[in-house]
Amino acid sequence: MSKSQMLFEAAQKHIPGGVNSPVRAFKSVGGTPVFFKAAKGAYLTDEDDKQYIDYVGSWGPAILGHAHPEVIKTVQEKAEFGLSFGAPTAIETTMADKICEIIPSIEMVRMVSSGTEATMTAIRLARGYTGRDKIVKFEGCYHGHSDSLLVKAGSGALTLGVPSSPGVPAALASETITLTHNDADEVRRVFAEIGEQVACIIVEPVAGNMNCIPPEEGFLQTLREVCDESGAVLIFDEVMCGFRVGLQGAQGYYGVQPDLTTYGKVIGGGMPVGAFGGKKEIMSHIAPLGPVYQAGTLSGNPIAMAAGLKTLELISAEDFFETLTAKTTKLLIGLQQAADDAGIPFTTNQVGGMFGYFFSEQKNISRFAQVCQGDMERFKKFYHGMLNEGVYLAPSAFEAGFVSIMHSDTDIEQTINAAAKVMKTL
Ligand SMILES: N[C@H](C=O)CCC(=O)O
Repeated sequence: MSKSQMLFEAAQKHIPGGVNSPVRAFKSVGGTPVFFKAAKGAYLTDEDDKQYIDYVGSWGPAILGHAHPEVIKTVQEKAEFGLSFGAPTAIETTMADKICEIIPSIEMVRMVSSGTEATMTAIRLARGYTGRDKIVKFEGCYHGHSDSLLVKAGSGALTLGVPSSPGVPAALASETITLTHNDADEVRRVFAEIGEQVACIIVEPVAGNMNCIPPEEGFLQTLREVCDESGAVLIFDEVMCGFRVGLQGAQGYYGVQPDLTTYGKVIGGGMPVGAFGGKKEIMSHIAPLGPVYQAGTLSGNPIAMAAGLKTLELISAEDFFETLTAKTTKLLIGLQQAADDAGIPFTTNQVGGMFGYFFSEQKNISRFAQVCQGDMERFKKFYHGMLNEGVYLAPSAFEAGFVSIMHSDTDIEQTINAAAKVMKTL
């Protein structure tokens, strides 16, 4: 029995399902989740001392690779001064200034402790600001696990087959209108009918919770237009793609400015962090400036701010995103070649350092329905084959993959060689 098997058995006694977040449980790929004890650069080491090339990167934050020496040093130094104050600290202002300097659409920003908190509060703020209750989201997009947003959601909810969770009051769910992602015509039709009742549209501008799905040409622009016409607030959930597909995230990449943006992952440098920010006119409605309430004991935690600021500094280096994008492209060209050589129907998506792969006859996958049509049995076999070869990928066909700046050419070539071997067994 491996140590992971023993640890998983032990974990199930007091932790529901043995995990503290469902997508970790390997439910859709089967088998035992790997328990890790260390991470450095592009690698993970499991409890049995096996090393893996990692393309999960803690679900995105590890853009600099794991345990980057400068981030670790900053965290250690900051920790000497105390872990939490529950009172204002200078570094929170430094972080707010930094975000506003990098992201033109953000005039004010509030730090929280997770992406879920950020999106949940952005929704409340949009409702408070507009005085409207209905919200629009898209099937397959995941915006954390707050009640209003767990309706036809992606990520672990979809992986486990419960995209609309029990426990969400029907009355609340009925205020969430779920539309087809990337269908601009449907958005226009719905807004022509009820646009004036809608508080906000929330969208992952690059959807990373139903694999990796970029916006179709004009989709984000349509969202901007219908929000301008109806007075609804446009929220970009950039928890995953923010500071990942480019320094200015998806809004910089596609040139569409939202009213509010939510963040997490990269801005915490691996620590638990979230943020929401945007137009001053809207953000002024947040307490204590305005009446819309939001709070958090650990919000703006100094250690998390230090890790995040150091990460933002390092990813702001010239050519950082060009290099990250080139590494990701090299990986995907290699995977495609490996599949083609083995005669396996396969295609990939990429936006900057974020990627997806599909066992599918179709190309240019841009719709949720197409993702669901992928060959899930092949995905599972490929997943376990790669795991066996020492490559750690997301254990779900509904999650994006992430490359870090520490993935070397050798790591990527090793990954492609592993894929070539595994593809032949499918
Ligand atoms: N897609 C999720 C996060 O972005 C996966 C991580 C989790 O739910 O534990």
